[in-house]
Amino acid sequence: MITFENITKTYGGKTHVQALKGISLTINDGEIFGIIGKSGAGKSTLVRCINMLEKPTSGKVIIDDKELTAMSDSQLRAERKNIGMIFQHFNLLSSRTVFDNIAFPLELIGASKEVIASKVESLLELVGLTDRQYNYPSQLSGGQKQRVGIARALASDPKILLCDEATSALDPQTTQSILELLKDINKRLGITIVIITHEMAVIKAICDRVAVIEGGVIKEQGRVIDIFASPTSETMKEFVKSVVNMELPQGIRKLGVSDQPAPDRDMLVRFRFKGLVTNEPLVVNIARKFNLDVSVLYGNIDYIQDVPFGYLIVVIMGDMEAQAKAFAYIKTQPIESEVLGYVPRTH
Ligand SMILES: Nc1ncnc2c1ncn2[C@@H]1O[C@H](COP(=O)(O)OP(=O)(O)OP(=O)(O)O)[C@@H](O)[C@H]1O
Repeated sequence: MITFENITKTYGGKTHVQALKGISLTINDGEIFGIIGKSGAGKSTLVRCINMLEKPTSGKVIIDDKELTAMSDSQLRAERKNIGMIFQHFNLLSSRTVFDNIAFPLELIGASKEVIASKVESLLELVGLTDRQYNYPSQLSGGQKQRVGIARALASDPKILLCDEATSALDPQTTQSILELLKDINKRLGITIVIITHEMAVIKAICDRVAVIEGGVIKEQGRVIDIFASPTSETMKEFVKSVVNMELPQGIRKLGVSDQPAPDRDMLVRFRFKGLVTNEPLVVNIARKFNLDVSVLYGNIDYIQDVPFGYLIVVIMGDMEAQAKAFAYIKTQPIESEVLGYVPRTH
């Protein structure tokens, strides 16, 4: 478990920048935790405080009951073997082959040739680069370079893998394949993965939990599925909007939506669901129970990893009082719902 206790980081020099302003956070063993934020929010500083590439100005970083912020340099060097890191621009050694890049951290700890050969071979297999082991980084695509970065980071059998914008330099398809590889590694090796990104699509694809950071402060955190269903902070709402559109479609807005019921208006209701989709019988029930017509106007279903997630906008047509009763009934059902307004009756 990684615990941040009230971490602050102020960069000195002429320009005094307080990059982190009291961060408290817990990252559980074996989870994929995402930290999202805009440029300058403090993401890189935060992730670098995990392996002490940046030393916090105050507060504690604790990993598995060991306080890294209280360690000597030599203790830290030993502890860093448990923490691998990959970078946006890969940081490979251009004069070394793929094999030798992956072998590098093992050479540094004085591993024997035999140990290096067998370890590198299995890592090459894990990242799917066995046939590229004699190539140099300049002969590889961006995705292949990042696979080398991942293999190198895993060479010392770390318990934690830090990913600092690891897919930001890659095209969407390559990004997807690298994210799948990270997920596979997380499952197979049980490694805790911490991902820094400015892209909500990355969070949506593989993270279990997410925290959003702005101006050096965590604005909101939680399970990805919950955050997508109902973000509370403005920052998170904006990020969610970038990948899931919950806005009322223009075609519906054009109908002339009023916030007041009227005898000649029908009720617009939005159902939100996460997990099992239960709206089908509900729609039929409302129509039967209250003698109303219910018509689906718009739906949007997405998947957050394997969990269906989305919304459905229906118009409930008929007697005004029956509409109100129907909505009172809907509210007793295990699905999130809201009245969006009332539109003029067209029939
Ligand atoms: N070495 C440094 N010296 C002085 N200020 C720094 C240093 N590193 C970062 N900062 C400042 O700290 C703040 C947070 O920077 P940080 O790199 O952590 O943000 P970020 O969210 O990772 O941004 P980006 O996505 O652009 O990398 C910024 O205002 C930045 O200018």
